[in-house]
Amino acid sequence: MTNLHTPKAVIVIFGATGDLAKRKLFPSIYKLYKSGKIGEDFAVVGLARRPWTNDVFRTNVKESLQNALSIEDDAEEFTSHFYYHSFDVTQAESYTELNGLLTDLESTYETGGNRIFYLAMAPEYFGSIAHRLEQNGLKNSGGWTRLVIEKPFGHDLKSAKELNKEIRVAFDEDQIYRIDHYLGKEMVQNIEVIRFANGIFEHLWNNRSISNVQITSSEELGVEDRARYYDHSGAARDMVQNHMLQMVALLAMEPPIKLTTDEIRSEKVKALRALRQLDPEEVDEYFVRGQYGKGIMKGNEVAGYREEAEELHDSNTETFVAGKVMIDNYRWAGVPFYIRTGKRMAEKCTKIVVEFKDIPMNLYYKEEAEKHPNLLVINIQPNEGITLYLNAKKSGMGSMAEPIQLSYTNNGVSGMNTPEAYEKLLFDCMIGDTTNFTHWDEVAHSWAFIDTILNRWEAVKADFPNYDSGSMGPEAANELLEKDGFHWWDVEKDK
Ligand SMILES: NC(=O)C1=CN([C@@H]2O[C@H](COP(=O)(O)OP(=O)(O)OC[C@H]3O[C@@H](n4cnc5c(N)ncnc54)[C@H](OP(=O)(O)O)[C@@H]3O)[C@@H](O)[C@H]2O)C=CC1
Ligand SMILES: O=C1O[C@H](COP(=O)(O)O)[C@@H](O)[C@H](O)[C@H]1O
Repeated sequence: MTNLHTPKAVIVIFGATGDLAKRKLFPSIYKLYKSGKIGEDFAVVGLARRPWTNDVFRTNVKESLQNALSIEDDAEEFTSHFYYHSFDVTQAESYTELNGLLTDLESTYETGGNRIFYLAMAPEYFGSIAHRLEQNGLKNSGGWTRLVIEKPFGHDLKSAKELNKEIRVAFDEDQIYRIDHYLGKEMVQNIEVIRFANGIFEHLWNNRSISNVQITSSEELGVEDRARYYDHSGAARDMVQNHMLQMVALLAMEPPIKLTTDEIRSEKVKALRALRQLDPEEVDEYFVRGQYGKGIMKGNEVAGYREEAEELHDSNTETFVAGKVMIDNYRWAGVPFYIRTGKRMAEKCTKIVVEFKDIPMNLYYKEEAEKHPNLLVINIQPNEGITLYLNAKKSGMGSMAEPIQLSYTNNGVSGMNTPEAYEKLLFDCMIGDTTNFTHWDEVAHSWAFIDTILNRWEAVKADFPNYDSGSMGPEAANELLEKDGFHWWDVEKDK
């Protein structure tokens, strides 16, 4: 069913035989198709070096849908929109041929010259692909052209600046869509709404009422088959520079004056600018790194990071980071934002806990009993929802209190929501909405913050492994909070 308001475009996927395309992009495009968000006037061109035909590519796309979703009898119809072009991004002549193919498809599918170039490839190619697209006239299609870039955006601030410069020669900032898939997650998008649509929270959302904020994104998976990428990256670059700091920015930003892309971004940038830059000698006081050793996960013994691949046997790469992030502005002075992320942890769970300050005297708990502070828990995944922890009277005689929970579960979305996140972001890109993509200024501030930590860690070898697979990370991550008088709240998915 084609509807006049559905966006139309040719989506060109660089790296279409890879893991990301198969696991996330194809299922997301299918869901957009099924929900009628895109109609029949679209085509997908998959590019990679291996010599596949359209048929092999379409079979691969169907398999990816079968793995990720339950597909219906329209799979044939859907995959008929997919075309494969064997392509080496380093060869200049490939681009001229590609332009010819795109022009033909534009006339078949009447997509008006709208083109999305989605770079689902290793980042070392990003700059040269952008340049060649420009040089070979692929942007002169008579419609809009947009460049979607996967993470990592650079390896540090210096390389990120170089990459940005290369891309900006060919594309304007408003044509560049830097994906951070956490910004497509339902409950991450909900942070702003929970904060700014509820007077009861917004009035308390400051250092007068909040004692600390905790953001945990724990994973059960280990490095899997990504050793080559991951060992050059580590958890700080892979998760903290982007996803974790984006969540910090959304929690800390001031209310935007309007819900426009520029206003929201400008508030996020201000929050990131206020991150306390650490001196190298302060890094160990604020940040903890870890690497998983062997351990037991769901009753099975699993290998340590260094045993996962030959090239990792003496690796000094961190698979875990915990840190205390301070935001030096009027609203947040003195409130630590603790972040924690790692691989091979006890449970797959992303959760934000906002801990409110205790009242000065609590008459309703026995002296020896632990008082329960008010907590606002935002469950990002796998369950989605919010829980507010309050204290209420214990039923029966007396006036003692006990903690109770008010919970809201978002039943609309089930299971892990990554494909859902990509689906939303891909659609945003098709309609030209860059709000949930990261602007260069956000990337630059995040790298500036992370660089100091990484430089320190590169200079001092760690004593790894220092946490067991299946645990919640090294003991030092607990001590980080204990020395401030706090502790990590449980992140079990059902709490
Ligand atoms: N996988 C994931 O879950 C995530 C990935 N990302 C990012 O997405 C990007 C892609 O990751 P992923 O899919 O895992 O990587 P893969 O290694 O699985 O895929 C790489 C793709 O690039 C193609 N390729 C490599 N060299 C060339 C070349 N010279 N010319 C044309 N094609 C080439 C490969 O195909 P062929 O060999 O046939 O040429 C393959 O299709 C990376 O930037 C990664 O950091 C980000 C978040 C999550
Ligand atoms: O970007 C990345 O994110 C995933 C975690 O994403 P999630 O949506 O499953 O929480 C992580 O496994 C990967 O290492 C990293 O590159």
